[in-house]
Parts: sequence; C-alpha cells; structure tokens
Amino acid sequence: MRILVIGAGTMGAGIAETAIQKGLSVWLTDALPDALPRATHRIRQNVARAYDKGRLDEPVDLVMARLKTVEEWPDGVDWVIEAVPEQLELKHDLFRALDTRYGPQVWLASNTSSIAVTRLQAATPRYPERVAGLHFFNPVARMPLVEVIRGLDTRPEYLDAARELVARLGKTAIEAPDRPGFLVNRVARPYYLEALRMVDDDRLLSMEEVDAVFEGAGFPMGPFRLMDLVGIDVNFSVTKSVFDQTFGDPRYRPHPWQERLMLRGHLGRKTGRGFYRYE
Ligand SMILES: NC(=O)c1ccc[n+]([C@@H]2O[C@H](COP(=O)([O-])OP(=O)(O)OC[C@H]3O[C@@H](n4cnc5c(N)ncnc54)[C@H](O)[C@@H]3O)[C@@H](O)[C@H]2O)c1
Repeated sequence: MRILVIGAGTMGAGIAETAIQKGLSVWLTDALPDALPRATHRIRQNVARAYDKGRLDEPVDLVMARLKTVEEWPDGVDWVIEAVPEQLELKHDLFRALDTRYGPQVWLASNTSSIAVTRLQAATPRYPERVAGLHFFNPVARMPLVEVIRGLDTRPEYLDAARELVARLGKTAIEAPDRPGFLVNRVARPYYLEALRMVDDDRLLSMEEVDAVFEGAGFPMGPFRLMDLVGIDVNFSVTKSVFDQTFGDPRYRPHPWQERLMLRGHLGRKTGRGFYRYE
C-alpha cells in the first residue's frame, strides 16, 4: 500500500513515521522545501530510538528506505492523507486539486481536527464518495486512537478500507459523527477554554495549579501543557473552526489569551515558548 502524506509538520511527519514502521511505503510532501529535510531528520531519530528500545526489528535504514520526500504528487498512489494547517480555504483548494489530479481509485483522507468532511466533499465534485476523515492524535506514534469520519457522500466501502488502513497502522478506529470537532475535539475544546477562563478571566488558580490538578487526577497532561504540545496556532485554528461551524456557540468561543500568544509567535514547544518556556 502506497500513501502520499501532504504536509510534513507535526502530524504529517508522525503519520509518515508510523506508516513506514508498519511496512507501508510513503511519499511525503510539503509546500515549504525546508520542511522535508527537517521532517526526515525527526523521523529518522524516532525510528532509531524505537529500534534502540527494541520496539522495532528492522534496521533503521531499511525502514527509512520506505520514505521518499517529493515535491510533485507522484503516480501510483493508493491513499492520500492530508495534514496541512486547519484552514478551510487551504484544505478546500487542496482537495479541489487532488480531485482533479487523481482518479476514483485513490482514496482521499483528511487529518482535520474539526472541519466537517462534507465541507471537504464540496470541493471534490468529481468523486466526493472517496473522501473521508482520518483523525490521528498527537504524538501519532504513541496515540492508539484514530477517528474515522464519514461525510454525506462517503461510500461505505471507503470506511471499511479506512478501518483496514488504521488496523495496519496498529491503531484502533472509532467511527465519529461528521459534526464540528467530531467526538474528541467536541469535548476537548471546552476543556481548554474553561481552563483559560478559569486562569485569565476568573483568576481562580494559576496555570501551573490547573495543570497540576488535572495531572493529579490522572490526565496525562494538564490543559496548558497539552496546548503547548499541540501548538498554540493549531489549537486556536481548531477552536475558531468549531466556533464558526456551530454558528457561534458560546461553549466554543475562542479565548483572547490564545490570540495574544499567536500574535507574539509563542506557538508552544515547537517555538520554545507557549504558556511555558522550553529549553
Ligand atoms: N498538532 C496536533 O496536535 C494535531 C492533532 C490532530 C490533528 N491535527 C490536524 O492536523 C493538521 C496539521 O496539523 P499540524 O499540527 O501537523 O500542523 P503543522 O503546522 O505542524 O504542519 C503543517 C504543514 O503543512 C505544510 N503546508 C501548508 N500548506 C501546504 C500545502 N498547500 N501543501 C503542502 N503542505 C502544506 C506546512 O508547511 C507545514 O509543514 C491540521 O488539520 C490539524 O488540525 C493536529
């Protein structure tokens, strides 16, 4: 099975890494030329770590040989998984181009966190029935769940094929409704937003205290540490997307603190500073 992964950022690189470790061939592409060597370097480091820890039997070079970085979309693709930023217009343009470039035998999946798949099908007039959502979680290599989302026009066989792909990647598929935020982000948005309001508006606790409370209650990460991991920009875009798609439901209203960090370029761990500072 040959997969084209579009977008070599946090998620695209993670999906590519998982797929090559499971024996699948991947083409990885990005709009920014710099992104590809950076992603390849990160993937190699992670594959080497998995090998050193005994989680992988094959030598690193053999696994890495299944990854090719490309600037043009190749022929011979079975699946496309898109992981470009969470902006409706950007994803629309991409799906329009994919619909023109590839025939009906190529499945098109989006790793969108929040955009209804039916909206993406509006950009694929030729073959909307082969479009669905495959929502992986961060970090992809470690998170077992993938939400599989069926849009209005998605063919049922597609979902069977998607479940099979998810199983080959060693993950568990759960079918999620095609609603803004699907299942996980519908619940996760208020989790982050309530924490932001509690600290910034109501001054009830500090962000360190909020994180400590949730981590003490068994959550692997408190909301602020998690937002830093996800990326402040990614998190803010997803919040805005859910808010817009629910016609301004106040439960999903973005918080000005998110925007303040965005404007200062403090995007979380990836820039060395978000809510917290990182070495
Ligand atoms: N970060 C997370 O925790 C997380 C979790 C689940 C899902 N997602 C979703 O995954 C998608 C990607 O998120 P991310 O965190 O990997 O973002 P990111 O910013 O880390 O990476 C996006 C990459 O896409 C590239 N890109 C932009 N436009 C492109 C184009 N037209 N063609 C090819 N490449 C292009 C960028 O250069 C960048 O390298 C988003 O839809 C996001 O909502 C993110």
